[in-house]
Amino acid sequence: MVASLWKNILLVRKKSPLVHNITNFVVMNNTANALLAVGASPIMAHAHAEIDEMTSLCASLVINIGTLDEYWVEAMCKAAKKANQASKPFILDPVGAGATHFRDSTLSKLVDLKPTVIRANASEILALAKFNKTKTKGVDSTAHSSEAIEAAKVLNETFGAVICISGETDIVVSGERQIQVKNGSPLMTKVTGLGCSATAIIGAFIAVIEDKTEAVLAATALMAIAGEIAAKEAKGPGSLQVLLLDKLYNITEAEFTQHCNIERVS
Ligand SMILES: Nc1ncnc2c1ncn2[C@@H]1O[C@H](COP(=O)(O)OP(=O)(O)O)[C@@H](O)[C@H]1O
Ligand SMILES: Cc1ncsc1CCOP(=O)(O)O
Ligand SMILES: [Mg+2]
Repeated sequence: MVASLWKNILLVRKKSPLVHNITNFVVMNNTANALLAVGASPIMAHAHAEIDEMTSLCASLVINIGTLDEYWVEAMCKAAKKANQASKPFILDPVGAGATHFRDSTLSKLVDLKPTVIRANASEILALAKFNKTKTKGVDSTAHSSEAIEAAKVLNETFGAVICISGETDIVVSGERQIQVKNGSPLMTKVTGLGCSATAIIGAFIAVIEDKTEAVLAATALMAIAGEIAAKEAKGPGSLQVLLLDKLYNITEAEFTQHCNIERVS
């Protein structure tokens, strides 16, 4: 399995897909840099006047609701519809799901537009599946990814999307398949936008890899393993950010293989 994941990483570097991002103001720079580091090509665009052309031009679409407003929501829905028409994959990051009614009503519209993949932390997955009993904290998770597996299965069955729950263990849920990636570092939660970067990287992988579950798994493993290696050298969140970008760019097959800690649960 590790060898085929590595092949996928090389394929992204070789094909360098153009990824259309409608994402939040906090992470635009981090995610564009993360996409470049893995070998993809980012473009951030949300103007209504160019959505149709941009979605047609790009190999995949990433929608992230981190700093949404009405104009952006319209852009997101327009882009998702165009992606569906053009049979382009579309990835959803439901940042802050459950925090406000505006986020939740926007997410209802977006999930109905059939995202190919949904990647989020456990609190967001629980909120999206309406499993949460209390209000979420905001953009950070208050739950372990294992607590959101049932919610992820419901989302997968209802909307057909491959689900990736991130956290200490990243869990990919796709039909009967459940695969766990036990890499990463707790220091990664101290840098804003690493979940958003993981989502954007999934956007790059899904653009060039036919098997959707493999694509999500390879992207998720790359992010977590690069983060784990970078965190060993980092002195804190600031240096982690820089070292992670470098590791996404220069990770070798030996490093990837040595660190890869993936378990297929079903
Ligand atoms: N406690 C942890 N231990 C190891 N890796 C983690 C931990 N929490 C998050 N990560 C890693 O950080 C990245 C972002 O995940 P996460 O923090 O859950 O997303 P978000 O920023 O959307 O809340 C993922 O690659 C994940 O593997
Ligand atoms: C802090 C913040 N506020 C709105 S979007 C955002 C970034 C969230 O990024 P991530 O979920 O990747 O940590
Ligand atoms: Mg997030």
